[in-house]
Amino acid sequence: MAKDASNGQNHVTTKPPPEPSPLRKAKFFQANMRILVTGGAGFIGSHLVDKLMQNEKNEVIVVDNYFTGSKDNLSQWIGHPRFELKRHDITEPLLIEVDQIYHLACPASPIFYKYNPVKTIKTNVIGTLNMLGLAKRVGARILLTSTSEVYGDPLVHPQDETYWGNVNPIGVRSCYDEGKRVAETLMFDYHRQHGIEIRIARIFNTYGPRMNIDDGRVVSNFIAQAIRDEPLTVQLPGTQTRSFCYVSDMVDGLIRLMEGDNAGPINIGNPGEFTMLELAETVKEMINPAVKIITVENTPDDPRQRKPDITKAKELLGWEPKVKLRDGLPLMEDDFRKRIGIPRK
Ligand SMILES: NC(=O)c1ccc[n+]([C@@H]2O[C@H](COP(=O)([O-])OP(=O)(O)OC[C@H]3O[C@@H](n4cnc5c(N)ncnc54)[C@H](O)[C@@H]3O)[C@@H](O)[C@H]2O)c1
Ligand SMILES: O=C(O)[C@H]1O[C@H](OP(=O)(O)OP(=O)(O)OC[C@H]2O[C@@H](n3ccc(=O)[nH]c3=O)[C@H](O)[C@@H]2O)[C@H](O)[C@@H](O)[C@@H]1O
Repeated sequence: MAKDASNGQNHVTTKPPPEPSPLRKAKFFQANMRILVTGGAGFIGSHLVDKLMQNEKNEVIVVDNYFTGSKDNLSQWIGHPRFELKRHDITEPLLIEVDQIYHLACPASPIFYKYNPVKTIKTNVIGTLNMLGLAKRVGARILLTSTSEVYGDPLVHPQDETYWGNVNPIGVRSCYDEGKRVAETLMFDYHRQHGIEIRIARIFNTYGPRMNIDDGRVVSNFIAQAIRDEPLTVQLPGTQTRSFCYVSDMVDGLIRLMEGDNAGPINIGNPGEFTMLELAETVKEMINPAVKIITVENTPDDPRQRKPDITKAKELLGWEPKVKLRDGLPLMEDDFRKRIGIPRK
């Protein structure tokens, strides 16, 4: 039975999971683990695919609608015999035979999830329902990439998994944060009602190579601005904080969660906390000391502070992040310089 890391209450069930097809247990059936990654053409998804493909026993299937992701992120795997890429929108049902589902599909940058909020809600609710229906039919284990945004503008600091959050249900971010909260609810309801094996990761701000250059998230904005000699745009007040996790640490945490026996939710993030002004100063110092830092208007409901309590991840997954911000930024800078076409001076 999966254990529950949420808040000491027992939300998990002893109901047995649905049986996979009889062939999966047959002695001479090919033994590969068939893994579906929704949103696998995106930033975190493509790094996860890279890691999963390193294991020769894995067959990886990506479905993506390319709203914020790109085939370029997966170009090294296209044509590989253990890899399949399918253009598919998860708000439509998907019929496929798999053993595990990493469910990442959802625009993650505030600019993109607010662009078509109704679609964002559909992706989180109908998309997650579709993936849970698939998990139920084929007896697959499913992992949802939820978010620290379920804590909203948190009144508890740092945030642990027992905190229920402080979320505006009718704001411009609600399509995403309430959407993910419903997705978590659906995961637990399918678990209790149908015995589905679930895993929920609450991801905190993650950065690294392959983020969209004009993604709009703060680390990608500052790095692109510093490379292009443009002012770094700190949104007011600049004292708001975030904690940034390098993508290889994130992928390691997600795989440990999937392979372990805890349903979660479990925070996965780097507890190193920075104000946005500190982040801008760090990027300026490391990438372009000549660049200006300016302040600009913020957007509504921007969380004022965010830092994960990762006690559960340490205890239950044996996981903690290894890459410090100052070590991760140059790796991302290299990738951005290549794609923007401006080499180091
Ligand atoms: N990066 C972060 O800091 C962060 C933090 C918390 C949670 N997350 C979660 O992790 C996941 C991946 O985030 P990311 O940063 O890689 O974002 P991303 O935007 O790079 O990737 C999301 C992928 O999902 C695809 N997608 C979106 N809607 C879809 C739909 N309806 N059908 C099929 N594909 C669809 C996009 O095209 C893209 O390839 C998301 O679920 C996000 O909510 C990310
Ligand atoms: O970790 C999470 O759970 C969430 O984090 C981010 O949301 P957010 O923290 O708002 O991300 P950014 O858009 O990168 O903003 C971070 C901070 O930087 C500030 N910012 C952003 C952009 C910019 O140019 N300048 C700037 O100061 C914002 O005001 C905000 O305070 C992600 O985009 C979500 O997908 C994710 O779920």
